[in-house]
Amino acid sequence: MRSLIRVSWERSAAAQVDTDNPSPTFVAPDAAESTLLRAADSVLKALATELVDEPVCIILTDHHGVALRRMGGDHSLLRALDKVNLAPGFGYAEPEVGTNGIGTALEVGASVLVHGSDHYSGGLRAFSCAGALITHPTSGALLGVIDITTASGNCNSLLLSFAKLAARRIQQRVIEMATELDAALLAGYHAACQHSGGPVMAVSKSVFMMNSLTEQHFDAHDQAALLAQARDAIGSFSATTVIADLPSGVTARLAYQPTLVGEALAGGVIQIKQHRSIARESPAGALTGLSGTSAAWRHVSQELLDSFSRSRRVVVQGETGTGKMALLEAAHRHTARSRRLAVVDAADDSTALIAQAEAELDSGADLVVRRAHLLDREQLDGLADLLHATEASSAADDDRWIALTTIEGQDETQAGTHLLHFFPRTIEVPPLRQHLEDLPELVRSLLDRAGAPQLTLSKQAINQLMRLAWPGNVTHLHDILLSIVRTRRSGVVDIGDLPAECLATTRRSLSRMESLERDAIVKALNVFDGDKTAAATSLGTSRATIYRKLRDYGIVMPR
Ligand SMILES: Nc1ncnc2c1ncn2[C@@H]1O[C@H](COP(=O)(O)OP(=O)(O)OP(=O)(O)O)[C@@H](O)[C@H]1O
Repeated sequence: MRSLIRVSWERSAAAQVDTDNPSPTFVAPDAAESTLLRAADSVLKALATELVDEPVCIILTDHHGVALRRMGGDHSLLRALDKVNLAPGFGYAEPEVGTNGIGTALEVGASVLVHGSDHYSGGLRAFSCAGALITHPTSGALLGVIDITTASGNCNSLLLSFAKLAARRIQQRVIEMATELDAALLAGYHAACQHSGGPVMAVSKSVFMMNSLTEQHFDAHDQAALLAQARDAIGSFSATTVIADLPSGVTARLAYQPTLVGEALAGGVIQIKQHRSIARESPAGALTGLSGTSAAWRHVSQELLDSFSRSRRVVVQGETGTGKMALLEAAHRHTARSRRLAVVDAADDSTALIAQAEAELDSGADLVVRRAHLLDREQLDGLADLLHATEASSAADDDRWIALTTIEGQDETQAGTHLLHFFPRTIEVPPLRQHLEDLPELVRSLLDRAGAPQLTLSKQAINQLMRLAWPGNVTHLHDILLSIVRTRRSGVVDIGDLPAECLATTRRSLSRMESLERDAIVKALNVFDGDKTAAATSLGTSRATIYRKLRDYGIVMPR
């Protein structure tokens, strides 16, 4: 036996791979279009046309060995591959299925030809496969594996040459694509520079550009802060606007616009506008009763007060749990209104919601219709009629406030299009991830409010919380803190005491199964004091799988 294969068998035995039946796990395919897939698809298509009905299959995997594409092959080969789950979505890493062309190539970091009898698991010996690594031509990062599989009787060294050739073609395509993307980004950047006549930056994973106006307007410290903000936008497919506090005290507004080539993201162009310095205008900072002194938070507070002073009809929009209602309540308190603030909530599922709103307005209260995106058609019609009647009957000096909160863009929702003309102003409340500098203060005030003024979080624990994406925003943070307060009310909460979900920093949203798996891994690692082998054994999985999952879920272990 070749030494490479012998050592691979030793690894397979240590990972307790089944010697008869390979049992690859199914990993839900990542919907995100990757560089690898975009580069590989055209190459594979061309190669596969030559292999239709031939007893040879081409399989593309990611850098974990999870199959992404399978092309070519005749009927009986495809049936045989289905039986061993060598199909898209299944992981063929060596610790899962033992010696094979995909996993062993990944394990040894080189292309390999695995003959039928070389396979560790008996179920794979009917095949021969050649796996060639695909690496990024400029960064050298491992992108995946191209594997050519055939029946074991057909094995010959040409398989490996063919796999290497396919890998080289994919690498070549990566270079071509990068050139197209860079050119598109450059064109977008030049267009923005001409159009805006002001400071502009362009960013992508590999490119950073800044025009001379950016250098003239901002000193080195401010430029570094702008660069940090720009980095956050890298990889984003949607246009966003962020208000940034710069070290010089200037507040800048950064409008990010993605540059796309077809469905591929080339990067993004950021136009920067110097914003008025809110710090100087409202030294008091946030509205009383709320935490947050970041530029973004002070800006939205000020905008809300301005809007009410001008129009008294405002839509407050933002992701779930960002603090829309809290802001409205604080603005109401701040302006010391003599009217009561009444709230009707579309989440309450009340059939009398509109009648309730009408009664509140009749009683002279200010009104918030909360979570208006949940109103059904009939309620929207009722609300539109009510607003219409209120406008018609109210005196010119009627200063009653009416506000809606909603999680979606006004133009995108039924509520938006239906009620748009009643609400001249929309305030956008930033998600927590855009004002994370407020998190320490928020934690303090939410803990106080939860009846735990003696409980504090260590610096490391706060830093870890500041690394999270907070899809549920302040409500999410509140829930996490409540879960901690349920177990203790004083002392210092360290990073290891945070709930499992806070120890993973993956940016993609996890399925229910994935969250359970992540929590089980964190718990096992805690129980075994960070010992990955012991944790793997207790979970009935291999050490290699644990390592892969730690990387996938971005789990950090405190010890
Ligand atoms: N800046 C803040 N300071 C203190 N507490 C806050 C702040 N922002 C939000 N909260 C608290 O976070 C929780 C969620 O806020 P709120 O209910 O206002 O969010 P929302 O955006 O209206 O939620 P939803 O999207 O569910 O309608 C509340 O308990 C609120 O008091």
